[in-house]
Amino acid sequence: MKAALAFHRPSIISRSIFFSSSSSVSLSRSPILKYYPKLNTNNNNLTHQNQILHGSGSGNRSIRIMASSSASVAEQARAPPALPLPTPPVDKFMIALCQITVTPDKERNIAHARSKIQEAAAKGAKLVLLPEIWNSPYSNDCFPVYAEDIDAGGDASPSTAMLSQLSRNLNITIVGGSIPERSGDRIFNTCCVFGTDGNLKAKHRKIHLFDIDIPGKITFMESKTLTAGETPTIVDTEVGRIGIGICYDLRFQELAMIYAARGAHLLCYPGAFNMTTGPLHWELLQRARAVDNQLYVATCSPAREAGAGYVAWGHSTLVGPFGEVLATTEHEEAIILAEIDYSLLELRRTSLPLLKQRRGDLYQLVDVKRLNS
Ligand SMILES: NC(=O)CC(=O)C(=O)O
Repeated sequence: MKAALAFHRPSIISRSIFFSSSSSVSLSRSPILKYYPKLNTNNNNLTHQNQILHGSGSGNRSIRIMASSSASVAEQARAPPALPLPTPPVDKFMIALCQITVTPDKERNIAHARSKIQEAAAKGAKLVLLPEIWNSPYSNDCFPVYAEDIDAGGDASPSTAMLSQLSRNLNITIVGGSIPERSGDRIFNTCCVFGTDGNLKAKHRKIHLFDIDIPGKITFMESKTLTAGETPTIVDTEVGRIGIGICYDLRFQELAMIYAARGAHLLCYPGAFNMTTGPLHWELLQRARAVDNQLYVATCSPAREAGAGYVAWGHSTLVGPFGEVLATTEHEEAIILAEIDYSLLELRRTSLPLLKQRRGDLYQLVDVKRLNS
């Protein structure tokens, strides 16, 4: 494989793979996996042009990737092997993190988010990130009341209708924080990504629900009202390939590693950490995700409301691929504008070639969805 640290120019890469399972499917003879990465964002799954995947099927399989003559030990560390980093559609652009106040008045929240997105775009932002649960107070009592049917759209989802309209009118990409989503009798914590044409490019439902009990400090059980999403979400946008997580998803490094292996340039996490875990973990986790995976990480929190039932930590932040904090803020309402320079990805990965140095003979990350697609 041409080093994954180089930006990908279309080329066909061959790899031999063995699957070992209870049925012991051996793919040693004819199987050539040809990787030519292309994102299919319709179902949020990654697919490959020209991929011939033998022995696919569901169920638990232990996977062993045998080194072909050209495969290095490092490439075995991820199954399937990491995709080369795609050439980003832009080298540099401005991102805006809109740390906004959230009130019990949903109409006001939508109007307020609208004006802050407009302000960010007027200041040059090409990508705008909103906070977790920005149209509703963050509480199990409120989620069912404020939930919208995103798939029905229009009047059934005034929050996402506004995001779609603005992304088209302002010619920007919006990673729309999250809102409670109603789907049948279930409620999800969902982030919608809109492209510059106003189309919904991806929908991420929070995969890891925030169930926490620190006696005397904080107890919150999202699972009382919410259902967990089932799919990692990575999407090609006009400002690069973006992996999406929501708040608690930030704690699970495997998700970020899967996004990195799928060629993400940037990870976006709308989040609402709290006054107990925020000071301890919020920045630490973002910097860890960024430095481990050598990519950009952006987070966006609601502004802090001292009297709210759930008090958000704030501190929306952009971290660079060296784990460096590039821009951040305190807890008040703010628009954080910062430049993302994708040339740094290649620079950092060349200086510190972690991708080449992994020990696939000792450990392995398995991207279950990609392997089974
Ligand atoms: N609110 C969350 O989902 C996560 C959080 O506050 C934490 O992990 O701490």
